[in-house]
Amino acid sequence: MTAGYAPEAPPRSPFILPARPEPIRLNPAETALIIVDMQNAYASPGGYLDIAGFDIAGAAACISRIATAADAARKAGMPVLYFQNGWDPEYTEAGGPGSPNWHKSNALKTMRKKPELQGKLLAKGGWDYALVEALAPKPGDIVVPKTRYSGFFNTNIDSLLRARGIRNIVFTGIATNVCVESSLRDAFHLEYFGIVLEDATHAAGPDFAQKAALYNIETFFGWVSTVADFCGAIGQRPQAQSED
Ligand SMILES: C/C(=C/NC(N)=O)C(=O)O
Repeated sequence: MTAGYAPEAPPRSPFILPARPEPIRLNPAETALIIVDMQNAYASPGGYLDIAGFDIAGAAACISRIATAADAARKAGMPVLYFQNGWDPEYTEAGGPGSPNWHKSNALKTMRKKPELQGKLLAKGGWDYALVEALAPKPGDIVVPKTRYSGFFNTNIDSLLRARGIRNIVFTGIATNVCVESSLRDAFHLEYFGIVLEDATHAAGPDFAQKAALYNIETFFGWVSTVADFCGAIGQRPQAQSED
């Protein structure tokens, strides 16, 4: 059996999350955890990022830390939502040459270079688009499909969160510097308090991309914390390893 986090009494009242640039007070009833784009495309060998030449070595550790944070959030009664990025298999939703997405998406560029991949990368219904098995949604979780980097653009996420009284969003997922940061920035402009769990994220690009994204977030848009601090703050203590 793997190590996990055992529930103590879920906090009914606000708790203090250790974070940079300063600790942040969160009410669990007003806090959701979002898992950004944990699809084979971004986190599995042979997926889009890997094929396009990005280093995904950190993705495996990221998957298990997200699982830990999500379990802790569920046990504390916080909604867990997933973003899932991609387009219809004909790529109509991706936009044509009239869309900057057509020019900047490395998935679309990779497929133009390697036509044998057409219909495979980030195409709805395919393996690349699917969420990684280890992070399969649990009953009550919500999956929000999206077609651009920000999960707040052209989706129903804002309504879903507002209907549940959510004011604070804990972000995890890949990639820190693209879809995580884009979503957290848009959330900021919609008056949500955004926190990223840095060890439950991974960047697309060199290490400086991860550092720059976290710098931007902690300096301008939100707060940066860790999975252990999140689990500790919401009253989940590490569970002892057992052999069964
Ligand atoms: C590079 C990239 C990142 N996506 C993300 N989920 O952050 C892409 O979608 O092309």
